[in-house]
Amino acid sequence: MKKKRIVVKIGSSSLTNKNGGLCLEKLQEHVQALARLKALGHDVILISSGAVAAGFTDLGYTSRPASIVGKQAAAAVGQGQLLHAYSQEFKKHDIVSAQLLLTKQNLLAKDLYQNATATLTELLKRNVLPIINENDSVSVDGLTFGDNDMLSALVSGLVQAQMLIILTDVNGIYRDNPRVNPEAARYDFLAEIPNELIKATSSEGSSVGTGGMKSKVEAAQTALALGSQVFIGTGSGSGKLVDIWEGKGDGTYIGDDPQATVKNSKQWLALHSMPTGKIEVDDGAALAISAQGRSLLPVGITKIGGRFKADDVVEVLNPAGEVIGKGQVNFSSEDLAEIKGLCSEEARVITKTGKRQVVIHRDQWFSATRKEQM
Ligand SMILES: Nc1ncnc2c1ncn2[C@@H]1O[C@H](COP(=O)(O)OP(=O)(O)O)[C@@H](O)[C@H]1O
Ligand SMILES: N[C@@H](CCC(=O)OP(=O)(O)O)C(=O)O
Repeated sequence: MKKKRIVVKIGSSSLTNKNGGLCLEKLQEHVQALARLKALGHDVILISSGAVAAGFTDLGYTSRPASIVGKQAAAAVGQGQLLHAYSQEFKKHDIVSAQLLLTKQNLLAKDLYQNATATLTELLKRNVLPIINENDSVSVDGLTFGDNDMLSALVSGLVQAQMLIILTDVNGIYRDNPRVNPEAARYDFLAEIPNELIKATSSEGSSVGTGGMKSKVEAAQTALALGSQVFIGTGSGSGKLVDIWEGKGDGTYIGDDPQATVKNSKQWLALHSMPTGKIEVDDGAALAISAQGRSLLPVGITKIGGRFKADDVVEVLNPAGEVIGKGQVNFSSEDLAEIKGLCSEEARVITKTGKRQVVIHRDQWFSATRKEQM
């Protein structure tokens, strides 16, 4: 049997008691289920919420804080307790666990993204079970994952997981919020997540969760595009994750098996990198890079916007001003200004290099308009 990678996301709603605090019995059951899944011989990565839930009482709050600063302080108190509980429980199953706290900023730069990937890969190689959460206490407003659903999808892509299992307090995606409309029917299987479904799904969640079903459906769309099959639902007992993995889970399965994976460098470009400038191209260049899989050459460039360095990421726009993709540039904005619109021969004279004058190589390009790429 070939070893597979499985990412399991456990939301606050599946880790808490009636008062919103951390429920140790639930955590113990999850660990038993994770241990049984890992015993099948697969790599298992856990994305766990629960830091705020674990910390708010010791901080003096009577209920889960609503303010950002309150949540950040509660997470600072609770994350240590959460990880202590997990590592103690995993030890009982002879599993070494590790903590990774991520923020969006940790993945913005390519070297940081590669570093996180390398650390995760090394942990998995050494048979460790990584436990990931957002680093809530230092996350900056506007640059947070917000809920752990999207974080779990991004991690699934990063480790090229076969399956992302999102455990929550409801047994799947319903056509309407089942708390509001108990008659709503469930989707047992979805081949894909259309944008209309995301729009139609409510972000109303449990009293402790963030994002409701909407953020899960959005995360499922991303994970699917990155090559992971997805399950959203619930379960009980130590066999629940093995059951889900074997297709017998109580919830919604999304995507057929197996999905085409996306290279990590493309994932970084598409989902993490922050463009620092813009390049406008003519129709011929737009067609070449977005539909014909070619690299971008100086001759097709009509306009340069912003200041950027070589290796920065820029947005590329067509003559109508629409963003057609993002790419890592080989020239700074100053150098590019000197060769824009020139054919390669002319550009070579100016840059005084013998090399082909490629502005964005097709391997460093992500097309926003070619669906099959993502
Ligand atoms: N269409 C829907 N199908 C299923 N659940 C939904 C739907 N719309 C909203 N929900 C709500 O989403 C909640 C789960 O989201 P959330 O509380 O954020 O969980 P978690 O803490 O596990 O991330 C469910 O309790 C349910 O009330
Ligand atoms: N990172 C936060 C969890 C954020 C959140 O509420 O996520 P979720 O319960 O997955 O919707 C924590 O550890 O408490």
